[in-house]
Amino acid sequence: MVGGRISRLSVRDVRFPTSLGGHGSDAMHTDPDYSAAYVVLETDAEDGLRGHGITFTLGRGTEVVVCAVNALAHHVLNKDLEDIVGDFRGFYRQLTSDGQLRWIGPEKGVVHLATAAILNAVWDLWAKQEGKPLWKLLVDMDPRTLLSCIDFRYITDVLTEEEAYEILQEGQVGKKEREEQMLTLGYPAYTTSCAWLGYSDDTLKQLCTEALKGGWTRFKVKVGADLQDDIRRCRLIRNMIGPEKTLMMDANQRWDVPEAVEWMAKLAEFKPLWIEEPTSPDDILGHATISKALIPLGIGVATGEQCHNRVMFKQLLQAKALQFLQIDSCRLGSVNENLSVLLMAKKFEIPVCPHAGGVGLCELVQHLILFDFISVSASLTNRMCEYVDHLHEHFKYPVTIKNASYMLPKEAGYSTEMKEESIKKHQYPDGEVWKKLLTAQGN
Ligand SMILES: C[C@H](O)[C@@H](O)CC(=O)C(=O)O
Ligand SMILES: [Mg+2]
Repeated sequence: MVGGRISRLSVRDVRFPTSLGGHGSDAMHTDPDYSAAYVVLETDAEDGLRGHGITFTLGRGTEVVVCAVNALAHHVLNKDLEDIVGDFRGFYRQLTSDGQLRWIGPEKGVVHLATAAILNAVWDLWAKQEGKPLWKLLVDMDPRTLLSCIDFRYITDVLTEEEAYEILQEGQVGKKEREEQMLTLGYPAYTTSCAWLGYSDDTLKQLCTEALKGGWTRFKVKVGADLQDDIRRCRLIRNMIGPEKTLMMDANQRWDVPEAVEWMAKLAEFKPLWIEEPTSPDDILGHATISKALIPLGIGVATGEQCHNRVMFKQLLQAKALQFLQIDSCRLGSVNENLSVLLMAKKFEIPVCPHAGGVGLCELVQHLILFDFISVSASLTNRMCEYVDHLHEHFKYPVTIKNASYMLPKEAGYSTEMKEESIKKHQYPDGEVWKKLLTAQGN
């Protein structure tokens, strides 16, 4: 089924001026322009299929990721897709171990974001050639083949390939029923769209009212910049949603460790399920300290959207530093590395609640969490996938939300393809949208 030689890789810098409306804003990223380095792979197979991959960025710096994609392109050009996916672990390692580029990673930062963009496109192409949505490609894959996509280097001290195989074998039991359950009910979601930090109280109230009407029962609010503001906003949202619905808080790395504990003690009255990214994403022991201190308050720690790689996740799990694990489809090295993290989370019995605050992240990560439920975790306890209500109209196959749940994507691929018209308009700096904005700003 799989065929064709990769004959062309193109990458574009696509930006949406979300900062103008405060969409996506938080205590550290006050003016994000949701953006993507957008990769398209073409092959010489005469099936007309192309692979689309994105990695999420915040505006400035997307041009750097674009450069990194171009620097990695030689690894994929002129390769047969069959050879790539036939030894996906080897190919993954080739990309992440480039003897020179590795120096500016390794497996982190810009080169890793670029790796994700390329590999997301490869997975999209593979799923399209198989005629399946990505989640289904993964769910139907024989466990040994699935494991052959994962690089276990650096994690065998906590998860060997054999242990991973046993997890996947266990996951075969009841798989069909769980797939049917997802088909009917979808995967539970929570919304972050009501309470970005840059939104006024009036906007927050209006969006929260609409979300409640739309059946949402789980909400995330941004905190961390000003305690009095946080108290006011959390009170407002808790009063609106009532005591039974779920509230999460997200500080986006704003605090020192003791500050995080003190601040959260003051917000505990609003009964958050978790505090997300309370401190530096690299501070594993700091997260462990915060987790321990917040247990008596009934607040968990969530993190992962800026966790560079599987090694960091391994240590977060080993150190009991998180109670909710947030995979990100573009931060890690695509599906391959996310699979290893899902399997480690299963071993440590930590629920996975993916990050999706960004352009395209909902579209991508829905596939991973569906696979997780159907083939790995087999549980919905304490699990939900983030949803943000922005920019879906730019995708050819946008997510479908019903009753606050992600419905199964049915089209073949990884749902990564953007509409050409949207790309043309939002390409930076020459697209119509940016030409106007830059001219208005006198640039
Ligand atoms: C800058 C992004 O919008 C970030 O605030 C997203 C995030 O933290 C989340 O969705 O969680
Ligand atoms: Mg977050």
